[in-house]
Amino acid sequence: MERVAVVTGASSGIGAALCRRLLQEDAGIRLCLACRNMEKAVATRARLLVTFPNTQIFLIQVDVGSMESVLRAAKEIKQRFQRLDYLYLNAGIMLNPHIDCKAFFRGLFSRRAVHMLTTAEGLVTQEDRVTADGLQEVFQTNLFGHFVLIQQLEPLLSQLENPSHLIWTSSSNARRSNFSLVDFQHSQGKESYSSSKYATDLTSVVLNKHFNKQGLYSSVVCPGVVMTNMTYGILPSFVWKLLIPIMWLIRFFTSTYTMTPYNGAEALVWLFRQKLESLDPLVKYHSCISPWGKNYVEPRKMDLDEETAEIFYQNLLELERQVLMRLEGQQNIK
Ligand SMILES: NC(=O)C1=CN([C@@H]2O[C@H](COP(=O)(O)OP(=O)(O)OC[C@H]3O[C@@H](n4cnc5c(N)ncnc54)[C@H](OP(=O)(O)O)[C@@H]3O)[C@@H](O)[C@H]2O)C=CC1
Ligand SMILES: CC(C)=CCC[C@@H](C)[C@H]1CC[C@H]2C3=C(CC[C@]12C)[C@@]1(C)CCC(=O)C[C@@H]1CC3
Repeated sequence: MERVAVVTGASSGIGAALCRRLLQEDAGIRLCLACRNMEKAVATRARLLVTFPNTQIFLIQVDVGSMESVLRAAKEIKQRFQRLDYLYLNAGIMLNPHIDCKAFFRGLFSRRAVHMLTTAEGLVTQEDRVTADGLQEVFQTNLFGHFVLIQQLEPLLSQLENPSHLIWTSSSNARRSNFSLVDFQHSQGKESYSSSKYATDLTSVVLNKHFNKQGLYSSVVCPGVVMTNMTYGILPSFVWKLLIPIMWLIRFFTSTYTMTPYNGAEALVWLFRQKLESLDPLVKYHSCISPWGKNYVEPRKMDLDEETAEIFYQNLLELERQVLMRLEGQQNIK
């Protein structure tokens, strides 16, 4: 039977490279690119079709930062497919990033230099904003929109005879200290990206707890440090021109400077090949690369506890209920 895979944020970077690699793995796969910008989606599909002319590539328009769009996309996916084998929750943003130069130079000459250069801990701060749904944009895009999508697609995902795999693109920047159950949307802090990725890790753990028995499994991946639109947005282009050669050198000292979207997608593709029962719900699968350019995957235990994950899950369900009710109310007025 042909496998079905949906990839959010498939129009560029790691998502687009993942699509190409999934087609290399299994040319018979039914691939669905779930993208915000349809012009970019059409162009990405056209590029894939040049290499894989006989494949089925579907397009779905979705803005995971808009509740209405997520609900519409979920409806369309349910009309198009009877089941989903893989749902890659990859779309993500980092809004208005700033590098803290003082922290950078202090960190560079400390024992934590490698840690800083691989996780960006304390290095990148951001300014978030509120969406039309009244939520913090980074939280809604990176986590909550995807969470609602999963809930809406449950009939396609929770089929015991046909297990499904959720695969989240998390980050090495996910940090427990930047997440709080009291302010899980991170409206008060300056590291909304880190908080949203930690929230992703918690969500994956708790989804496994609740849904494994119904045939739904969830995993988290860290693609490493990859040069994409998101990373290029952190610094001006002339600074990147200076930094990129240094980063290729750093690759000899750390396995997580994967640099290209192809390499960054390694763990996402590796999970596509694995037996679901063999996976550990408490680890993050890291895309790594050897100094000689060989890709491999390293599982690393996550810094979280299942109790926090459960409380957070209940908060997400409550928020979903409230947002859906508000949306219904608005639609009745129209
Ligand atoms: N690059 C890196 O070093 C790392 C990246 N990641 C994660 O990898 C994932 C992919 O990012 P990356 O490839 O680097 O960056 P890109 O900016 O290249 O890709 C991000 C993708 O997400 C899409 N997207 C953004 N916002 C929305 C939205 N509201 N609705 C639907 N799609 C949206 C973008 O679409 P559009 O083209 O319309 O903007 C784009 O296709 C992200 O989750 C990111 O956090 C994790 C660790 C490291
Ligand atoms: C000397 C040198 C190589 C400087 C680069 C400094 C920074 C621009 C990078 C150091 C750590 C990097 C990093 C990311 C972006 C670029 C750095 C801040 C991410 C935040 C990109 C998105 C993620 O999800 C995690 C990355 C962690 C590391």
